Amino acid sequence: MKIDILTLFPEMFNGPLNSSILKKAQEKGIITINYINIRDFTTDRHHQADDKPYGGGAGMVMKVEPVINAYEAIPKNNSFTIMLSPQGRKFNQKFARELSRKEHLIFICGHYEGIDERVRQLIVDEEISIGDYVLTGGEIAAMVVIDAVARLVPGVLGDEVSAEEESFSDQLLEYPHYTRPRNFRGLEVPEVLLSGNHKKIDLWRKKQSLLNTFFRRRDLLKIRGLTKEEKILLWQGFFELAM
Ligand SMILES: c1cc(-c2cnc[nH]2)ccn1
Repeated sequence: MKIDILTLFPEMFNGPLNSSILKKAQEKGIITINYINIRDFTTDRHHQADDKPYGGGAGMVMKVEPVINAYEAIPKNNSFTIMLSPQGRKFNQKFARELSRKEHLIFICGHYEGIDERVRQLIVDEEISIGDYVLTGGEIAAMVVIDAVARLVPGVLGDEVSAEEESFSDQLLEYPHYTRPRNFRGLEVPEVLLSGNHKKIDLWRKKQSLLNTFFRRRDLLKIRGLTKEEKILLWQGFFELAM
């Protein structure tokens, strides 16, 4: 997967996208990430990337020309152009999976009060919101989307199963995880996880996921629904909690 990021602040991406899993994915050549500084495509001697809004009002608006010039300089092949904005389609795991199948993603990160509307009209395929709040710009939102999408690209995690097992796969929250020591300040690892009985362990994990989702995100259960077996498992979980 090729990712191009159009931004006025490329340095903001240094930490999150050049560490850990994403760093390894780039070293393996599974993902390439390019940072394009919009300011490099300004046309005036002051390198002006923003200007006062027509119609007056507070703040500045990102100019259309530098963004379009930067965009047109990017080699494209099956490209999909995303603008990060509070008005966008709400980002979730299902959307991340859809985007992880794209060959080439181009992210446009706005700043200031916003971006000239003609950017949207000319080059944006989809606007994405990561939540109902206003950030200082699109950069942090782009990092969230890139992190969630990149980890789903085959070969990035190296262990396809964990991408599937994570929260929101099968639309359930995760089960609790444990590792050594068996006892930490009196808190024991559940016996079933030490049993080596993988059928029992899988059943315990599914029950925990169902209970977790029921108590924390009942809305997800309402959307997803439950099979007869899952309902039985959930009721068993309630009963065990009540004991
Ligand atoms: C995506 C982008 C944004 C945002 C972009 N610029 C200011 N806020 C907020 C939420 N999700």
